[in-house]
Amino acid sequence: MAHISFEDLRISYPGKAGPFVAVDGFTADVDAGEFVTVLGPSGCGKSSVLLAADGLIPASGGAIRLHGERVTKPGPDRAMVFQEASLLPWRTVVDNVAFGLELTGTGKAARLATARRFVELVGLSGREDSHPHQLSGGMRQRVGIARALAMDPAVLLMDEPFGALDAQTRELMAGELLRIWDFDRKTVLFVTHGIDEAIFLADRVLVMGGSPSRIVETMTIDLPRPRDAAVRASEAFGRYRTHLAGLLFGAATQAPAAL
Ligand SMILES: Nc1ncnc2c1ncn2[C@@H]1O[C@H](COP(=O)(O)OP(=O)(O)OP(=O)(O)O)[C@@H](O)[C@H]1O
Repeated sequence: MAHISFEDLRISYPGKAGPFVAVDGFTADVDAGEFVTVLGPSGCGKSSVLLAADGLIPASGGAIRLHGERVTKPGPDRAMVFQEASLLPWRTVVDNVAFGLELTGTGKAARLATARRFVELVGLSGREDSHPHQLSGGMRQRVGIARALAMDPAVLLMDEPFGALDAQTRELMAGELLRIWDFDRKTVLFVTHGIDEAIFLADRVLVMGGSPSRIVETMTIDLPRPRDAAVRASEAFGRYRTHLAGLLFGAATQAPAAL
């Protein structure tokens, strides 16, 4: 059984002239431990699909199932990472990471021990007692990722988590994310506008397009892991890039500059 299945998903929003259907007929299965990226032009509904998978917005048609159970609300089996980490400014790094565990009633010693482990995993050892304003954008995102992982969710939902970072840090973070993911290979659904990022991370890329939007192509990324600079520079990577760029610029309803 697929870990997450999207069955003919429709997402609509109320509008002045009646409901606006953003996504329709979105159908996909994601296997346990699979890293799937969702790529598409701005406004095509990538975030909507992710929010619905988290149970934060309802499906207005079709269904999303997690291990066969219909998703109707958020749950501890899923954790979301957004573009901005939204850390609590008055809390230290370790206390931010421990925050979710506090909500689940985990005792203080256990949550601090878990938080420290994940702070180390995301490469922030030595910064446990820093406050968010003392960190770079990339470091803040690492804290956000550690906070999500500390909850030990079965599924990680990531909405452009590196979108606010400069190109170099973004590449670095993609490599870091794969290193972290490799520890226990959670199921990941990762939304991005970035073609290279989508290829570099994924087992499969779901390309969205159309209006209302749906999956216009599913592309299996047959590149070796661990992924590194050599993989990124390979001919095969270049072929995936060329194909996806053609597909996106063809499928985009907006100017390529908006991608
Ligand atoms: N709360 C809302 N109310 C009305 N329309 C919405 C709402 N949220 C999203 N939309 C519309 O739904 C469509 C899909 O939006 P969504 O944010 O899911 O796209 P996206 O692909 O994630 O975009 P981006 O890459 O720019 O973040 C857009 O046309 C957007 O204007």
